[in-house]
Amino acid sequence: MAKLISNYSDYTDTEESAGLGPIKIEAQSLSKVYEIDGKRTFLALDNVSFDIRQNEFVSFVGPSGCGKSSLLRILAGLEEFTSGQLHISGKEIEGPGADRGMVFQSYTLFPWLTVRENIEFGLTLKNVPLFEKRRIADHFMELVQLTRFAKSYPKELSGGMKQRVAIARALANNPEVLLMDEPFGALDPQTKSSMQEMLLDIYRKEKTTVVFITHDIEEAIVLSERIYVMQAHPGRIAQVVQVPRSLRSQPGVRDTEAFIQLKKHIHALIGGDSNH
Ligand SMILES: Nc1ncnc2c1ncn2[C@@H]1O[C@H](COP(=O)(O)OP(=O)(O)OP(=O)(O)O)[C@@H](O)[C@H]1O
Repeated sequence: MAKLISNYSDYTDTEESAGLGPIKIEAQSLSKVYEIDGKRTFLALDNVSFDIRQNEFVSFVGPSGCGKSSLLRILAGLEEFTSGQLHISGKEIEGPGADRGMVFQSYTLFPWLTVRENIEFGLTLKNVPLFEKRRIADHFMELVQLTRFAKSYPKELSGGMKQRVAIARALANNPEVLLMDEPFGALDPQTKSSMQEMLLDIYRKEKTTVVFITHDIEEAIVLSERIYVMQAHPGRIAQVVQVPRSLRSQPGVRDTEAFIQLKKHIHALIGGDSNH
């Protein structure tokens, strides 16, 4: 378990990489420059390169302002990048697409729709036949343990439950990639921890590719196969860290020496400017 403490980035293990498919997302030398007031410019992402394999759970962790959200918005096709190359399934991104599902930190449910209707929303737009729509919604409501709340409205749900609906809604559209921007950032620690467990369970069952943005180092470690550690000013990747399977979401793992060491390692890479 502790064999990689000296150098996480060199860690390779055939068992660790088993089950992963070909490269799904590939970014080469991505940069993002924002124009401010039409005069000044701001370099938010500087020469960022990474790859994410099919069925892989990858996190980007870094301090506020390192460009995490910009990067995710670029992947979602909601933001253009300034230079570099970005391919998903070998194709250039041309705006948002059904191949990518998004879950944001802020709750984005439709308040006038029930849990079931929220989850079915994308399927309704696609004119999926009623029987099929019900079957898919039933499956994902069960997966996020909200079957009992099918007829509830968002205002009747806790923050964690709303995010479970948002995850179910994203997955119901059968995306190839799930893009998550600090989805548990607004939740209390206990709810956050149980949401992380649930997400891992869903990830394992649905075998989806997940890109997860967080500034919480512990969260990145328990969830991810690999972590791209970012630094700010300008936003760039400091190192990619392979997380040993033994550190991912095991009961009590956060108190182990190996976990604490990896956390310190990432914290030092970030430059100690993180909230954790
Ligand atoms: N539309 C914009 N116009 C100008 N600057 C922007 C714009 N969006 C983001 N920025 C700047 O780019 C940098 C990166 O922002 P981004 O939101 O991607 O970072 P982040 O790592 O997600 O931060 P946080 O964790 O605080 O959300 C920040 O300095 C931010 O002020």
